[in-house]
Amino acid sequence: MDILSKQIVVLPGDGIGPEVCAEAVRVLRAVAERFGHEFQFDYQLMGACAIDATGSPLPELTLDACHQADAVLLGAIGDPKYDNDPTAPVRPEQGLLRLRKELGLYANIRPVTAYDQLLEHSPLKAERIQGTDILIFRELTGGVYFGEKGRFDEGNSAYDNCTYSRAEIERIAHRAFRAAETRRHKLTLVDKANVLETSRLWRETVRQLAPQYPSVALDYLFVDNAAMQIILNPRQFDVILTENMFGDIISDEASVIAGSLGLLPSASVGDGAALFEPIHGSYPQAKGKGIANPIATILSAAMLLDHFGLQEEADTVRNAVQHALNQQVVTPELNPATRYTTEQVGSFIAYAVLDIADCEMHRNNIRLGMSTII
Ligand SMILES: NC(=O)c1ccc[n+]([C@@H]2O[C@H](COP(=O)([O-])OP(=O)(O)OC[C@H]3O[C@@H](n4cnc5c(N)ncnc54)[C@H](O)[C@@H]3O)[C@@H](O)[C@H]2O)c1
Ligand SMILES: CC(C)[C@H](C(=O)O)[C@@H](O)C(=O)O
Ligand SMILES: [Mg+2]
Repeated sequence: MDILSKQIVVLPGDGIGPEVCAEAVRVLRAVAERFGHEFQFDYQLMGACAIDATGSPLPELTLDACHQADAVLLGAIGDPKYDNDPTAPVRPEQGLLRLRKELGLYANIRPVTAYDQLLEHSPLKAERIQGTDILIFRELTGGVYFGEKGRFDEGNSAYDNCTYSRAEIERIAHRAFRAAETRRHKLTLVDKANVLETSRLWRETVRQLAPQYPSVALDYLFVDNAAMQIILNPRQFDVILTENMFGDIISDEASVIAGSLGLLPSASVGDGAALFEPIHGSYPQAKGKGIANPIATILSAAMLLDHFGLQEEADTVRNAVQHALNQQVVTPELNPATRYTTEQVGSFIAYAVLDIADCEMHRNNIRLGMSTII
């Protein structure tokens, strides 16, 4: 077995970010212990906590550390004091967007899975969603998020420009086509080509690449229709490719299929660096309550292990998550009848990574109120 030594920058961020990150790090430590790897965790500031401490949502120290790391694990950023103040001169989200841009993370990959164990708690009909397995490729460093923006008319009108270049579309489209080749050979481009010029460029560019991937069936869907189809008939999708803002919206929507926003992980990759984060935000209402689901961040850590080429380790984490779902060791939004906390779910999964028997003993201890958290 190859022993790996890796430097991982951890950006816990704001709200529930530190809580869910702590559980993902716990699981990564269990992986290191079981497989003999050395993971070093370097904690840095980003988001509202960084503004409070330094005045900047992305301090240079943090950015430098991320550039040098083998991978970055992020919790979430965002704070109501900025959300409720549209005139705030600096915002936590600016730090995240700048980090994505500076690290060249143009492809954000968001898997969506319907878990058999959670079907009965889903608001959607089980027979419609069972077996859903979608991979969303969201473009992450272009589009309306990064276009010129501003006010005019004495502040009474505003604009956000949306720009895409052919090169920006091609580089993520190649990744999406390659992923479809290894899966069910279907790629759906989600756009608004009936209205937007940028969307027409997306269609034209992706259509021109299609002959390079003859085994992949390419189709197109307008985003409004896609938003409906994802809920109505999600099994029709294999790989979805889309631009920045559409990808943001349809992936939160698709989390209803899994059962919670707290279940969807993501990997952001591009020019070399790689960042792993749950797709959810800082869920400020839950901060400190122990109710945040850590599984999205733990599954993001599994994607980080994939990125390191540690397939067995990544599968071990995913199996441990499945074991937690089998045993209904989940946070209350998934099953109000269970009372497991963020920390208990995380430590159960960490124990399961080490040894299933250990995690069963741990669960009994939680039940008896004598939980020992590793
Ligand atoms: N990548 C990021 O860091 C990121 C992503 C989205 C939003 N944000 C920021 O987060 C803040 C809050 O935004 P929001 O309320 O729109 O979105 P949010 O994702 O924080 O929460 C939306 C809802 O999803 C559910 N949810 C989210 N995470 C969960 C978890 N781990 N477990 C269980 N349920 C969970 C809750 O019902 C919550 O009310 C804002 O400041 C926003 O800008 C950050
Ligand atoms: C916080 C915000 C800037 C971010 C985005 O829109 O990309 C978030 O919603 C996400 O999905 O990571
Ligand atoms: Mg989002």
